Amino acid sequence: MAEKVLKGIAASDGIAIAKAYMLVDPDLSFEKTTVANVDAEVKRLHDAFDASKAELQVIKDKAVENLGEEEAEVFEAHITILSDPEMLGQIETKIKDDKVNAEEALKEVTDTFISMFEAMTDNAYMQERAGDIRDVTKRVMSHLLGVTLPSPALINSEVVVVAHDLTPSDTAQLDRKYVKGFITDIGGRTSHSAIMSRTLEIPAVVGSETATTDIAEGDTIVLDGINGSALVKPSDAEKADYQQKAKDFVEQKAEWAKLKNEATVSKDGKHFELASNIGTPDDMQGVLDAGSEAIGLFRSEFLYMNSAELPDEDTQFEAYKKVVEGMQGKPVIVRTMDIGGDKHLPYLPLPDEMNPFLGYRAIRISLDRDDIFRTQLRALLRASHYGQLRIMFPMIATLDEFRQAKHIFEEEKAKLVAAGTPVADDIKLGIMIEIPAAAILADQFAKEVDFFSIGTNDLIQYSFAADRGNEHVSYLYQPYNPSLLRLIKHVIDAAHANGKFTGMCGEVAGDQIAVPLLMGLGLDEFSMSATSVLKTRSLMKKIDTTEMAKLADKAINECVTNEEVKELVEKNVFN
Ligand SMILES: C=C(OP(=O)(O)O)C(=O)O
Ligand SMILES: [Mg+2]
Repeated sequence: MAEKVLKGIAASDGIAIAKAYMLVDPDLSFEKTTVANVDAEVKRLHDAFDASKAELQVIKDKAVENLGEEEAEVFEAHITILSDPEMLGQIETKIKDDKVNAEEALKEVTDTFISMFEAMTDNAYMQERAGDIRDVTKRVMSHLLGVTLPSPALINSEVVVVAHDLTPSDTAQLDRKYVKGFITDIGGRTSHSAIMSRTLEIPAVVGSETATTDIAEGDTIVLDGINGSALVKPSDAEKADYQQKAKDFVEQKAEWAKLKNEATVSKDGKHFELASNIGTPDDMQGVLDAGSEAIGLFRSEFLYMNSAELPDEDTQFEAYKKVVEGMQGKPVIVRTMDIGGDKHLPYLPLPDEMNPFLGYRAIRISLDRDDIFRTQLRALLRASHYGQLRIMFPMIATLDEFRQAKHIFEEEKAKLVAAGTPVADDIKLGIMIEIPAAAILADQFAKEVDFFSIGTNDLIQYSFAADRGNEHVSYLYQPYNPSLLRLIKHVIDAAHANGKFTGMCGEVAGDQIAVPLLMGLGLDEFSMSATSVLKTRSLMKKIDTTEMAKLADKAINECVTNEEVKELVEKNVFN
């Protein structure tokens, strides 16, 4: 029997068996002491600086090799800080004048630098430097205290990463060659690191609550991303059992792969558009490998997040063009920047907010900072010439917001056309339905927009008032609850009554229990992680839409709970 079994939220399919790599900061606390031998203390400081620099150089080289020059830039910045004689000199002086230990002198001096830079609230560059100094201080402190700081870029054998939380940028730095899976204490199925794990095809369990306390460095872990559990130090029999399950999973995937070039048609001959979600042009290969019929959501904010500064028009144009061209005439829906909530840009400091998910986010930022918005729209307009581009706006709550966004779009389009720049004339403009106010008013929106795309990750969060990243309220992630199904039906019907189409790009679009119901409700387009496309095509081919329309009607009008709907589908579709 395994020493421990952890339960969490299944975030990304697949099974991983490997040693644990603790991506957890060690205890860096220390006592302030008076030192008698000042020279020895200064030497200790210099040694810690030298060791940190040497370590960063290794990390940087490795990061260049595995992740690319751009991802490695941050380590170069850290080396530069450590090479600055000003900071080192001040710490040295403090040791000599105050006769304090190197740890205390380091802390006092770097705290001063950090507060000074952080106070420059109108200078994003300096604010970012404050973060760098904090990171560098941690590293030097770890050397003074003789403890090891985790360096994920240095991982060079197969591991399961164990962390309290992973930010989207932490996740982006994981090297798929070695990171076979990850498990976190916090997070939900639709938090952005979970979404990224699916794109990267890394099995993941989130929201386990105790992974970082129950697992130790080097423990063997069996991670089951299909059911959301992890075995710590499994027995040989358990390991063998999971090796078999992993093999079955690979075989199942090979079976689905045969459907790559088939059309997505239900048993009774109805076609549905089966699309993929992407974060960057690098995700295109997965989209093509899965035989996706469209890109239903390009989360363009990842272009901004993977950049050290606001990406300029040409950089964005190249990225959009690559994706649009790569799809060879198939539709590509690019969502304009959705920053805020759990997604941040170091160079665009956002106000401190009590409720970031209810705050300054997405279209709200774009309409406020129309300089950023116009640059993005121009890049998109220019890319529209190379394929079938559609644009949608995130977090629309009111018609007025859509009208303002559309007006800015029309202005930029007119300018480009006047300048003789080729621009497609049939760009569809849609909105994400992720705020209940917009869902309820869908009949009015449908007269003005070209399409809807339902973002269930946020629509569920806002309908149930339950933070999508908070594992303590994850029971309120109720994708089959009749209240949500009624909202979805209302949106689809409103679109159809006005000759428009409705897609879905939230995680529910690839949920195997929800898919049959959504087919019954007449959803036109399903967009999901590329890794779910073939599995969903396989399911859709077995479904009769007339039967499903009746089942959806029953779910909406006769069932009252999430569980009842789930059982109804299991009994009628999967028995
Ligand atoms: C697709 C969605 O957008 P995101 O997950 O990026 O917020 C959603 O909210 O469902
Ligand atoms: Mg959303």
